[in-house]
Amino acid sequence: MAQFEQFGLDALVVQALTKMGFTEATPIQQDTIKLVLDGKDVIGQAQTGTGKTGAFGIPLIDRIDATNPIVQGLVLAPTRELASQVEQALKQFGRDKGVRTTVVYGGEDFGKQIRALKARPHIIVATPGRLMDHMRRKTIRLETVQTVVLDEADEMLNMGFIEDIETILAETPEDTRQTLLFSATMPRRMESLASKFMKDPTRIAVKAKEVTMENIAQQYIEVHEREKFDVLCRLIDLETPELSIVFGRTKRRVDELGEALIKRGYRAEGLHGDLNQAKRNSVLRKFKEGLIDVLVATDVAARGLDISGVTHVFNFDLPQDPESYVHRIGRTGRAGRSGIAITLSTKPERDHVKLIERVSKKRMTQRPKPTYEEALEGQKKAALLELRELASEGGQDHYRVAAKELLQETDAVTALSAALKLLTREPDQTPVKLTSEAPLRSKKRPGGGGGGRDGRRPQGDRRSYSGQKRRDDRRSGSGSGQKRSWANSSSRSGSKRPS
Ligand SMILES: Nc1ncnc2c1ncn2[C@@H]1O[C@H](COP(=O)(O)OP(=O)(O)OP(=O)(O)O)[C@@H](O)[C@H]1O
Ligand SMILES: [Mg+2]
Repeated sequence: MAQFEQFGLDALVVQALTKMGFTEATPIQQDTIKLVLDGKDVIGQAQTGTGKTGAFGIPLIDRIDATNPIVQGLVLAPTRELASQVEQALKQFGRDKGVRTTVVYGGEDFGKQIRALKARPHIIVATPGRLMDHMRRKTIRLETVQTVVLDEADEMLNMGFIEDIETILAETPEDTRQTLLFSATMPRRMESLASKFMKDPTRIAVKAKEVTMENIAQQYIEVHEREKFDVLCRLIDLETPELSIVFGRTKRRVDELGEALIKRGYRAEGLHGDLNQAKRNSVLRKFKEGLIDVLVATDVAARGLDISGVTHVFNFDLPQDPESYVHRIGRTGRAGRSGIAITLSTKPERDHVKLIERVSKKRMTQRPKPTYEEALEGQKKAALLELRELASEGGQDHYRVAAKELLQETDAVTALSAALKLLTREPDQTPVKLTSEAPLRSKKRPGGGGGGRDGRRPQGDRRSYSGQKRRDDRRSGSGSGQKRSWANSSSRSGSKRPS
């Protein structure tokens, strides 16, 4: 890894990075910073969680003339949450240099955004739909933009934003514009976008074999549809994640799963595009703060979100296509940490699992369904760990007399066993009913590597993933204004659920 100084970055940018704990560039940053500083067009592909935001964001900030109060940079992202997160990152990179950034996305008051735009930001981060609205209202003009970044470029194409993006790019200076495309997945269809809008782009790509991260353990369990929920609960009990994300196929599924988990005593909430803005903001904030520890979400949360402390990703339903799988599991195992991704699949979906493995060039390890006993064992272990930690910390003065009295009545092992039983959250078996989902239809995709749009087409009435609906999901929902945590993940052990 290289030090940031060696790129010839502005000292104030290096200073801001140091404050953020960024001392060395990650490999993708090492590969792209110089190119972007030199004004080159770049297509950057690197695995999830490896610092692509910095790879485009750091040189973008460096190139901004902070003394000139015009819009110089534009970053497009597919979801509101991601737009907001990217803007927060850019704000931090540019803080000491005095670079102003703002974010615009749908579902939020225009007035507020217009006021923010009046502060003359140097960089605008946006979701395509709302940016178009601002362009129509002439509250945003793009003729001074030097650099355009498409973060999660392939996803914006999947969502049907291509025409919007063409319109947006047409409003920026064609001759002088620098265009940057970033994503962990670069399906072949990206080429047409690249050849149409980029000037002799430099491609930085990962080897096909390394699309998913080594530090994410990938497992799958074959289940019947009707057992999925019990299996999920047992997995959570057994694995005791710090934070986890459960991906469901549809909004209804996410709603039902969230409610069912709460019924069983988990601190869970759902996130999808039909929730109003305020609700989505609060769900995500609570998850980041550890007030809830299971986030149940549609693919709206699959891309880009960087939440420290996510140790587990559960694919309750299989993703519609392999790219989505890569991004979903990438919500864990970020910035060098390790993570576990567990996928539930039904027998009719076997081909789908194979397809995912073929594209990600990585086999998932099959594991058996966890038993009640294993789930109980997991919870017991967690309770024991807490007890041990507490014992070593001291501070039980108020309890010592009572403990001594107890030991006169009963032997130590019995007393401690009772305390452990009290502390252990025994697996909850409250009956719950989920509407069943049809399995993904098996389909073969020639060649494997591409990830075509067709891969997304839903079957039956699972409309929420079809072109228009999917796009609506992203558009009507996301967005959050809170600061993401750049610090090392804070420990969230301790009480996991309300007792
Ligand atoms: N040079 C660095 N030093 C330390 N931490 C870093 C560095 N670069 C990035 N990070 C941290 O790594 C994490 C992941 O970064 P980022 O969100 O940019 O990943 P990404 O490659 O965009 O992933 P995804 O494909 O999921 O969008 C963030 O928490 C970020 O703060
Ligand atoms: Mg990213």
